[in-house]
Amino acid sequence: MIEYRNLRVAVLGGGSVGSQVASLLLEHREELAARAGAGLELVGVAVRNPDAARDTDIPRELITTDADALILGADIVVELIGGIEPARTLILGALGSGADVITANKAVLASHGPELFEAAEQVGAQLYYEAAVGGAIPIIRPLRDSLAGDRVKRILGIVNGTTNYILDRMDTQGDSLEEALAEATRLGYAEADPTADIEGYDAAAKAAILASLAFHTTVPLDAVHREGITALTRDEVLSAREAGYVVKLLAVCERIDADGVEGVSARVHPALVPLSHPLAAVHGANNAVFVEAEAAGSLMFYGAGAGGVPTASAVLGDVVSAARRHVAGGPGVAESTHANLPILPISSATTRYHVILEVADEPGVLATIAQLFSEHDVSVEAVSQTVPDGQEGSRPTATLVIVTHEAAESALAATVTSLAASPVVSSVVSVLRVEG
Ligand SMILES: NC(=O)c1ccc[n+]([C@@H]2O[C@H](COP(=O)([O-])OP(=O)(O)OC[C@H]3O[C@@H](n4cnc5c(N)ncnc54)[C@H](O)[C@@H]3O)[C@@H](O)[C@H]2O)c1
Ligand SMILES: N[C@@H](CCO)C(=O)O
Ligand code: NA
Repeated sequence: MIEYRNLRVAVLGGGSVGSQVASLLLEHREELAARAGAGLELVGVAVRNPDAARDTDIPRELITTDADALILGADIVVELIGGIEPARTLILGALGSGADVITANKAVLASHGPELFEAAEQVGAQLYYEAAVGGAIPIIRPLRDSLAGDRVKRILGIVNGTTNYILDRMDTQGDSLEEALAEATRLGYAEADPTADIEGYDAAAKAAILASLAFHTTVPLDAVHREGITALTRDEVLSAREAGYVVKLLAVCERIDADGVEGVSARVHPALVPLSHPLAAVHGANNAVFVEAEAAGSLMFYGAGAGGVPTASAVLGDVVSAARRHVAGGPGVAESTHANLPILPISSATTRYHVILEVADEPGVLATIAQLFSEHDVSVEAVSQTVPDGQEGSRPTATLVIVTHEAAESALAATVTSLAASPVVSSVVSVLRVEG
């Protein structure tokens, strides 16, 4: 039997992900040791309430409420508490003591990443975070390592399982947002506060992490434009389908040229994706990250983006990587932010738009509306009109669906303002971006 050096692993948090990580570390102990080249000894699981019900059986003697004491003497610390504090302080404490840290916590990375990476670099430790974006899907390593020799142009990501699950149920089963959210929470996909999911904060944190990695630039969370899914109606989802699209909450990270200045833009919002695009086939709580790179072309990374067991897979991959690094010796690899491109506001982005208007059904209306688009330099690609049957009252209305060619956000925003003020427009029913 091979004698391995022993590495002490401390797990902080015993919830959906932490309980699975602890159990898998115990269950696959020998196999993991053979892969890592070192024994991985689970020295404890720090929890808030030792008597809380858990998804797996963790031996009682491993459970503690003293996270600080557990960190002391650990070689590898796995942070699965979530949120900013005490996660941030515990991660800094662990790095300060020379431990490698593994986290699934996108919130703390997106808001305090530079501070945490700097703390790791100071002591030659490494911070691993594969589980923080796309759950089980390998996406951090591919961006960091496999694509390190290429130039990423754009990333379109479905990076929040809860909202994808909700939109999919609204689209395919006619659920309301509330019904679908309750089910996503029961299945362990949603954050402790699901506002983070449905208002796009979780996806924005992941967008900041992806954009930073892809463009070798620190992209702060507050530079990510964010819109959630709470204002979306079932009618918008259905009308998108009729027009050949599906509605997805997308994280769009791109390298853009604004008046000769190369910069980075990151935004999260609902968008229409053509049914023929690979992202349209991402159902349930699955995630997918579609990467467009100069030499590699288009790549798609797809799989389980949430759930305790799949996420534990990504965490354990990082544990094995950290153990191998300990065995090999030498300092960790610092984050690459050498490009430090300027971060451009959403007004610099360009995309296509799908606009639904309720208008007066009278001669000349179409010409007036076409004129408003053209005045703002927004070119129309397609228009369709439906007139409801059996209208009563003096002023009949029609519904116009307009799809534009690529246009600047600022130009579209000005067009919408003019449309809303126009006497021939009864209401601007919906404005959604079209991506992919
Ligand atoms: N659940 C998923 O599908 C998923 C997927 C990817 C990433 N993540 C991330 O993984 C992390 C953990 O998520 P989760 O779903 O397991 O959350 P969870 O709420 O199920 O578990 C968090 C646990 O931390 C414990 N905790 C809170 N404060 C603590 C403290 N001071 N000391 C010790 N323990 C404390 C809580 O009691 C709870 O058991 C989060 O950062 C989350 O964003 C989760
Ligand atoms: N709440 C998150 C968990 C995975 O990060 C989601 O729904 O995707
Ligand atoms: Na991942």
